[in-house]
Amino acid sequence: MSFTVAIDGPAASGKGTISRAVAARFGFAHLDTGVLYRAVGVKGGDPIAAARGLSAQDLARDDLRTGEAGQAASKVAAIPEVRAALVQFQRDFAARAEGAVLDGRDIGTVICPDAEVKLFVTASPEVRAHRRWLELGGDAGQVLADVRERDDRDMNRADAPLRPAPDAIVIDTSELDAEAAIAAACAAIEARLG
Ligand SMILES: Nc1ncnc2c1ncn2[C@@H]1O[C@H](COP(=O)(O)OP(=O)(O)OP(=O)(O)O)[C@@H](O)[C@H]1O
Ligand SMILES: Nc1ccn([C@@H]2O[C@H](COP(=O)(O)O)[C@@H](O)[C@H]2O)c(=O)n1
Repeated sequence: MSFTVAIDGPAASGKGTISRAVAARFGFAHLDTGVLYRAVGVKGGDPIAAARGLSAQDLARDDLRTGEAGQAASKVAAIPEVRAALVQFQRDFAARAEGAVLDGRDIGTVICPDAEVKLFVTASPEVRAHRRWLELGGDAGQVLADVRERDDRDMNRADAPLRPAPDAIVIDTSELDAEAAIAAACAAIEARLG
């Protein structure tokens, strides 16, 4: 029997940090679903064909974590056929026997609506932009503008917009360090595991 943890939230809210810690703590497999959209975004050409033909090599590129890749990802992620091409891979991953944690934008709402635990990890745009600036550097004002632009695109697209599932537990990390955010997530999972 599988056990799925769905973790959604906006860019740099701390989803990946929490997901990796949860995977290590409970022995779950982890899928960062943003990588799928980043790989489609940087591949170029027809994004629908890119999504349908995504390979392990595409997912292993070393240029997927850049700001440009994030922006490209959020543009192709608004195309319904791109999203549709990636659904089955994510659902197959979620069904892994050892349990799975998937992080993204639509995991609790579209990909795994029956997930045993759903978390929505958020933080203010200013806090998230500061974290991204610490990671990538560059002009701090531009990093904040990029965060806001990506939020706007992800929240307002017609297909699978970013929003908390009605039964998601919201973790606002604006004033939580990573350790406290991980502890809150683990407590929610432990409560469900019983
Ligand atoms: N609670 C926290 N307090 C301070 N820094 C944090 C916290 N959580 C994560 N970070 C740091 O913020 C940055 C972004 O975190 P992370 O990659 O986990 O976010 P994310 O939501 O997965 O981002 P993305 O959606 O863009 O992949 C990382 O450098 C991480 O170390
Ligand atoms: N389930 C998902 C995951 C990601 N996206 C889009 O990809 C962009 C990059 O995601 P990161 O988590 O790596 O920052 C993101 O801005 C979304 O547009 C998505 O739509 N659904």
